[in-house]
Amino acid sequence: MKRPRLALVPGEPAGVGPELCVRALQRPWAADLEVFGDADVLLSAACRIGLPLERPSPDTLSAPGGRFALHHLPGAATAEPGRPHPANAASTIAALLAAADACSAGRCQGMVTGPVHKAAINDGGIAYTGTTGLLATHAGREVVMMLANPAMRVALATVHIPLREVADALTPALLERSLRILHAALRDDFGIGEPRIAVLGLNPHAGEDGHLGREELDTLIPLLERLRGEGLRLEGPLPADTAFLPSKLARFDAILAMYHDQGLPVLKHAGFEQAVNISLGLPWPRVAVDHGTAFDLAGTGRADPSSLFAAIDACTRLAATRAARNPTP
Ligand SMILES: NC(=O)C1=CN([C@@H]2O[C@H](COP(=O)(O)OP(=O)(O)OC[C@H]3O[C@@H](n4cnc5c(N)ncnc54)[C@H](O)[C@@H]3O)[C@@H](O)[C@H]2O)C=CC1
Ligand SMILES: NCC(=O)COP(=O)(O)O
Repeated sequence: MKRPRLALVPGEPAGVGPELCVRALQRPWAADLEVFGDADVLLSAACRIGLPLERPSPDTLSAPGGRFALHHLPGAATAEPGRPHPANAASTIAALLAAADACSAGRCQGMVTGPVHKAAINDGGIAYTGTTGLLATHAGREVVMMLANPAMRVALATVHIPLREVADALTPALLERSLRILHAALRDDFGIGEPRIAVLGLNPHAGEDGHLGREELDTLIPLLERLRGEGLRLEGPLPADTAFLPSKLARFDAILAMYHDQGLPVLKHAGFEQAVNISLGLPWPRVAVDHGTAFDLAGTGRADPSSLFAAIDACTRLAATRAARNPTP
C-alpha cells in the first residue's frame, strides 16, 4: 500500500506546538509529512531547543527525519513563546484550513494538528471554539470529538460550551447524531464489527430514577431503547462515577460522555502522554494532540512530544484503513 501523506499543522505559534513538530521532524515516519505553518516559527523553535532544522528551498524543510514539503503561511507578528499575539490568529486558522483543503483535494490523506489557543484566536477577532468545529463547518459535516489512549476511548456529546448550557444542549437529535457518528466510526475506522458503547448519564447516579434530574428518564432512556431496537449495542445511561472502573471499561469499545469535563479528566489521568484527539465524521482523518498550548513550557524544550507522536501514528493508521476501504483505481 502507498505511504499516506499527512498534513502536519503546528497550531498556535506561541505555544509548544512548533517545538513538538520540530521534534517530530527529527525522525522518519510511516507517512510522508507536509508541514503547514510559519517556517520562521519552526526554525526559531528548533534553534531554541537546539535541534537541527533547515529550509533548503522555500517549500522544503530538512531535518534528520528527512526532507519535508512545506506550505509556508507566515504570521503577521513575530511569535514569542508563551505570549500569543492576536495578529497571528488569522495565519493560525489559515494553516488549518489550507491543510483541510489539501485533504479535501486528495493531496493529503489526513491531518495532524498541534494545540490552538481558543482565546488567542477569539482575541484576534475570529469566532472559534475549537478545531473540531472549524473543520466540521469547513467540510459541511456533523462531527464528534473522541479522545483515545490505550486504556479507553471517550467521545463527547457536548464539547466547548459553558456547563450552564449543557443540559439544554443534550437534545434527542444531538444525542442520536453523536451515537450514530461514534458507532459508524468505531465500525469503519477502527474495524469493530459490532461496537459496544456505554452512554453516561448527565446527573449524579444517572438521575436516581428522576429524583436527581430528569434528562435520563425524559431523553436518554427512550433514545437508547429506540436505537437498541435497531441493533446498536448501547449500555446506559450509566452513573458516570463508576462507569470508568476497569471491570466496566473492559466491556465497552467507547464511552459517550455528556460533557467535556465528565470524560476527559479520567482519560487524561489514565494516560496523558499517549492520548490523542480524533475528529469522527470528517471526510478524512484528523488527529490532534490531547493537550493544550502549555504556554508555561513553550520555548523551554521540556514539553513532552508523546501525544504528537501518537497522533501521527494514529492518523497514519486511520489513513491506511480508509485507503484499504476505498482503494483508488
Ligand atoms: N488540541 C488542542 O488544540 C487543545 C487546545 N487546548 C487549548 O490550550 C490552551 C491552554 O489550555 P490549558 O487548559 O492550560 O491546558 P494545557 O494542556 O495547555 O496545559 C495544562 C498543563 O499540562 C501541561 N502540559 C500540556 N502539554 C504538555 C506537554 N506536551 N508536555 C508536558 N506537559 C504538558 C502544561 O504545562 C500545564 O501544566 C487553551 O486555550 C485550551 O483551549 C487545550 C486542549 C487541547
Ligand atoms: N479539549 C479538547 C480541545 O480543546 C481541542 O479541541 P479541538 O481544537 O480539537 O476542537
